[in-house]
Amino acid sequence: MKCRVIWLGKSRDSWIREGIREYAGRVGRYLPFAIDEVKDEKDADAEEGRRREGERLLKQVSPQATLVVLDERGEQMDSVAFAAFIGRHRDRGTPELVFAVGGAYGFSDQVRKRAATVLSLSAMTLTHQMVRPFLLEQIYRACTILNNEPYHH
Ligand SMILES: C[S@@+](CC[C@H](N)C(=O)[O-])C[C@H]1O[C@@H](n2cnc3c(N)ncnc32)[C@H](O)[C@@H]1O
Repeated sequence: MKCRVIWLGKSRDSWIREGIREYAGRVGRYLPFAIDEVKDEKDADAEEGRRREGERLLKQVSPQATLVVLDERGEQMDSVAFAAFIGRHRDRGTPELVFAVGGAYGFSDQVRKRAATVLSLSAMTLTHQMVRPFLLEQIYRACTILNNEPYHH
C-alpha cells in the first residue's frame, strides 16, 4: 500500500520543514511514501478559497485512493487505534491511502464528502503548518506499532 500526504501551500518555516524531513524519512523506511503540495489560494475570500483549493486537491486524488481528511471536528483515535486503522487498509489491499491537510481556512464540504474518514488529531485547532509534522509523526508511530518496535509507550 502506498501512503501519500497532500497539503495546501508550501511549508514556510524552517523548523516545520525540518520536522517534515525527519518524519517523512522515517515513514519512508516502512511504506512507499510521498508528500505532494497543492497550490493554495491567497487572494480569494475564505469560502471561495476553500472551494478552489478543494477542486485542485481532489484532482490529485485517484478514484482508487482512500481519502482521509484531517479536520479537528473529525473522528479521534488514539495512536494504537490509528495504527490498527492503517494496518486494516494495508491488509485489505487498499492501493493508496491519502491523507489531506487543509489550508488556513480548512476544507470545503465537497472534500469532506469524498473522504472515507475525517480524522481529528485533537479537538484543538492546530495551524495548517503545524499539523504536517504532527501527522507524519503519528504515521511513523503507527508503523512502529504495526512492527512491534519499542517507540510507542
Ligand atoms: C487552521 S486549520 C482550519 C480551521 C478551520 N476553522 C476549519 O474549519 O477547518 C487548517 C487545517 O489544519 C488541519 N487541522 C488543524 N487542526 C487539526 C486537528 N486538531 N486535527 C486534524 N486536523 C487539523 C485541518 O486539515 C484543517 O483543514
